[in-house]
Amino acid sequence: MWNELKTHHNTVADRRFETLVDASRARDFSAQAGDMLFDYAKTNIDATGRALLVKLLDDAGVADKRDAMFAGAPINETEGRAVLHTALRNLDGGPITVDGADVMPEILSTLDRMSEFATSVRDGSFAGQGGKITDVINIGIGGSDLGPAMAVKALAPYHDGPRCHFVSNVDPADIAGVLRQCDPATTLVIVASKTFTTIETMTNARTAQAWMGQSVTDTGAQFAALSTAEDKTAAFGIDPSRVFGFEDWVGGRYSMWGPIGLSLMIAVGGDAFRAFLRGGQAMDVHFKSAAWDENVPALLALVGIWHNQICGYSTRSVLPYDNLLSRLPAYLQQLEMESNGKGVSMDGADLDVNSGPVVWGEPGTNGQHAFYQLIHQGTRVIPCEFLVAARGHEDDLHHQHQLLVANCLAQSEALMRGRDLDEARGKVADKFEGAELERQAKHRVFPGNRPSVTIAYPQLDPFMLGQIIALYEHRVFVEGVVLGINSYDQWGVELGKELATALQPVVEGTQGTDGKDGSTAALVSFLQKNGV
Ligand SMILES: O=P(O)(O)OC[C@H]1O[C@H](O)[C@H](O)[C@@H](O)[C@@H]1O
Repeated sequence: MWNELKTHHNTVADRRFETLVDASRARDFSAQAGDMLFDYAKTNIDATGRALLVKLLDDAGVADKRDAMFAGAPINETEGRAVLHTALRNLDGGPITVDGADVMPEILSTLDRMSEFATSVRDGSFAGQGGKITDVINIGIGGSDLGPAMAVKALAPYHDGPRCHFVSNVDPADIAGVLRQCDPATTLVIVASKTFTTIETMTNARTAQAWMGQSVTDTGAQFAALSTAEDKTAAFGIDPSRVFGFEDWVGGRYSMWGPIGLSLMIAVGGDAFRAFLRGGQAMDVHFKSAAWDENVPALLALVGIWHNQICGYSTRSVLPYDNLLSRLPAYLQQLEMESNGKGVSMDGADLDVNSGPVVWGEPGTNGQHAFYQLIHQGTRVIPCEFLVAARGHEDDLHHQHQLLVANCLAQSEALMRGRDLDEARGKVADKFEGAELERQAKHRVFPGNRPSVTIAYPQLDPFMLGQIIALYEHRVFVEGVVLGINSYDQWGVELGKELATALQPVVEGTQGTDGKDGSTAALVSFLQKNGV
């Protein structure tokens, strides 16, 4: 199928797809999931290409694997685990069985405990030693940080709880900057770590503990923990009543739907958090039931596969024209690149296609004044993914929102249309002539024919955020199955961690640099001379 797709690509690669984009293509090359519209008309995919891409899904058995995932089968084969983050948002679904036991009662009771705790923090019935909680600090990294940090920002208009801070980096500048803004007597510290062993998180947690201990009598009373390792949370001194557990079949980067979302729940309240879960659940229903050529997560994945594996465009830019989603690109970098950045297939063979693409981006319109130059005129083609809401939350500034939307639409139009030499000449014909006119005009040419997709929705409310995040999760799943990789492990982060542990005494000077390569030894020596 890869060869057929590549052959087909050769026949369409030079075609200007702009010429195809009429009203019927806009209809045929778009799909809806609930209130969300996914438009992929501004790409070089035609009906034949789409049919071949859909065939990839059938060849890879995506439907069976999808059903196996939702049913709790151990599809994370390298770790022998189920992949069941979808169970965390299965609010009114039926039982889900892992190893013969229904996991739903435990999930729903943990959700209720989270709601009770979040409510008590919000209404002051759980208070700090100096009064009502004013600040919540979530200490976590990777999946224990990026999801809730992104979502707390995204749902800022719904935020009516205490201030939320996120500390992730082991760089002391991170935690010190946050602690300076908080009063220990009215701060709740949430230690979020699936494993409760991650060195950055545990180091920051101990720093927060020492900070708390200097000011309040009961150091542990204002700590909560989110983890699968309840023995370790107890050893850290956190009362089991404030420990919210989850199982190892929830991957870190898929975990914001459960206890790892506690900071979000405290920020926006239990009802809004449940609306977020319902949005995710609605996308699950769509993913399970829509035909592939109407299935938004599947289509988003297939467009990505077309661009990365077939066209050879190795990066993809995610550009939310929704400032509330400013952390979405960072969140997606972990979700997508940690999931599908693998070079070995499930059965241990080298991958014979590219792994998932490099994902990057910034909110529009900011990016327009920074890196869009390269997107429009650089020699590499960068497929763009725009996200845009019909309405913002600042009703009295709606005219600004309309300007934002116009910018979003203008960018996808500009990428598609470009500007040819004739048109460029016309732009400067009154200023230059002869060879200088040619030279100046050339700099103003836009190649165009550059693909983009647009995800449009009415407004970024909790339900829509849930739909968007679940959409991307399923996008990753589909891409992973088609590439034949395990999207749910992350062995590629291990080596650096091991070497960092070994280097710590070298940096501290209690061990020499013997056995280290020349570059590392020279860097250690430079940093030591300069006071590390
Ligand atoms: O939640 P934790 O166990 O502390 O893990 C935090 C993060 O660290 C790891 O290195 C993984 O690469 C991530 O997938 C994970 O989200």
